[in-house]
Amino acid sequence: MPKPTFSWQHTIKNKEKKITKMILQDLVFYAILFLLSYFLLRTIFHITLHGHRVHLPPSPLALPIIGHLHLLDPLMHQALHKLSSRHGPFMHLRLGSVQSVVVSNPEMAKEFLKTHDLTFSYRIFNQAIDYLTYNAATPLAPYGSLWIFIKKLSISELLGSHTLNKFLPVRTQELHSFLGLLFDKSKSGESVNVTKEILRFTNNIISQMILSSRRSSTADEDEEAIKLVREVTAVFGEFNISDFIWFLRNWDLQGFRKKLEGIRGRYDVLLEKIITKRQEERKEKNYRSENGSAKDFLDLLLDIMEDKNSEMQLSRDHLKGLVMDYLTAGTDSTAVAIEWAVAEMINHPMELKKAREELERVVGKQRLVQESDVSNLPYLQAIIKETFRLHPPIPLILRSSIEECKVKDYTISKGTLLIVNLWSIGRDPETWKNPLEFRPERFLPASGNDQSYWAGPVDVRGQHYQLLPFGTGRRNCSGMSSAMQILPITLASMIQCFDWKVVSSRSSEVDGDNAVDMTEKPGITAPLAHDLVCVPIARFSPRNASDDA
Ligand code: HEM
Repeated sequence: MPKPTFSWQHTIKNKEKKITKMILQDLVFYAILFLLSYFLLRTIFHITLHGHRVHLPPSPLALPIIGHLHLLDPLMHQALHKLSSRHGPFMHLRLGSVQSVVVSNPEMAKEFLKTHDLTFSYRIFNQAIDYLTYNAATPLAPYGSLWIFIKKLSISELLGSHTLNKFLPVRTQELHSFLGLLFDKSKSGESVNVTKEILRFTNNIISQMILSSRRSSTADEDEEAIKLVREVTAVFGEFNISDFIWFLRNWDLQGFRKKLEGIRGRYDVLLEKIITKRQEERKEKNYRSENGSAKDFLDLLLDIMEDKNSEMQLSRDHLKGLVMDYLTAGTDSTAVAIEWAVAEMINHPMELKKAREELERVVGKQRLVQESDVSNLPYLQAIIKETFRLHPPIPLILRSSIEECKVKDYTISKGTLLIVNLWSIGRDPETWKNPLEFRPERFLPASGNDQSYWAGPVDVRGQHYQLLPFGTGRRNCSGMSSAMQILPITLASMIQCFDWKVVSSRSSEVDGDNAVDMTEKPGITAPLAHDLVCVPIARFSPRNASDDA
């Protein structure tokens, strides 16, 4: 017998159907309204305040509010590289509320960084840079009188050729103690965290240049200092939604602000200790005569801070920002470059062999390579250029425009974020033959045309837009000469003195081949994702040629 159906059940079901239909209709209506307003707003966005239509470079389809943010990932340079291979070497992206242009070939890099150098002479300001550099009281300050003062001071007193020559004995001594440590480990067959030791080495050099001493008095402080350098460069490159969506500016949805407070708090303890100690020493009567007559960079900064008639008034925050910035910049990028070069050497035994043959020809087998040998080692220099091409330690140059300008008939508005993707330029198939292969030969004059599409020598100092590891123009890297004194000699002596047995590399298949896993870690610098841990195998004693290597 069929079950009886109740008419009230039927009525309710019908009503439910009607309501669902109405809701669906509403949803469709609002979706259409939303899309229409979105496209309308998009069109309005393209019109400037002056009323003319703004012609923007090519761009992927943007989403409402977030624009193109969803297309990025933590390894920003790689995500942008993928996008530019689809949309071209000059691309417009809307990152939330921030208008940006992304440049990924030498021609466009030259257009922005040379032709429009002054227009793009501002740095970006995000919460991390602002907060960690004590409100940009550093070389990262906006282009203006403070920045000019700091740049001049740093070139005349810290990073110029006169000061760098003065610090040759310091560099040599630090290099010998770094190599000595590796040599001791090789004798006992122990592994070394090469990444950490390189960081300690570069940090010791820059600390001595700024503070006349290795920074830390205890091993724990030393460890903390190295950790902080890496944390700062990592957080500088971290994505913070509040920097991009204007109405989230005062929110801390990701706990980012908290993280910054933690890092700055710890750095502040170190900086306060250094500055207070120096101020106390300066009060002691015989400080200068006991410490020799030369003032170091910290003394100069303190002199300026204490001088009420100084051309520029520096506060204690300026001092802390400056010391922090030079310690961080002077430690990390150089260490990252050395680490990549060593990793490439381990992964390319043929090139390693050629570098050794060159060293033996030029330096012989009796002595350790010296800074003065570097100019006679073209293959070593080619290895460094090839490392910079594939692994620029700072993969993205970030600037911001101070006024509207026209580039290739496109209108670039004031405040646009410029991203020059050095990582992508190094892989540009229009510029480099076999761009993904590690071939130092492409930089040797004899085979230049065979390996690249340009003729003539290429250097790294900002004149050749296909290779800009230090940037270019008025905001190029202040520490370029310092880095180029440390990097070649360190790599040369590591090649001369040791072979390397790779102990830890993340994936097991590369372990067996004694190869380094070349995955990158996100951040403003792009180091190896996993610390390079190796057992050094001595082939030449760094202490003395007659030592028991
Ligand atoms: C291999 C090592 C290094 C590399 C690859 C490197 C790379 C860079 C790059 C790409 C920039 C941005 C340039 C631009 O916008 O055009 C920069 C800026 C800067 N670098 Fe370096 N750097 C290195 C070492 C150093 C060292 C050793 C120091 C200091 C001791 C230093 C201090 C700075 C400073 C202060 C700036 C900011 C300049 C400004 O905004 O005016 N760098 N660096």
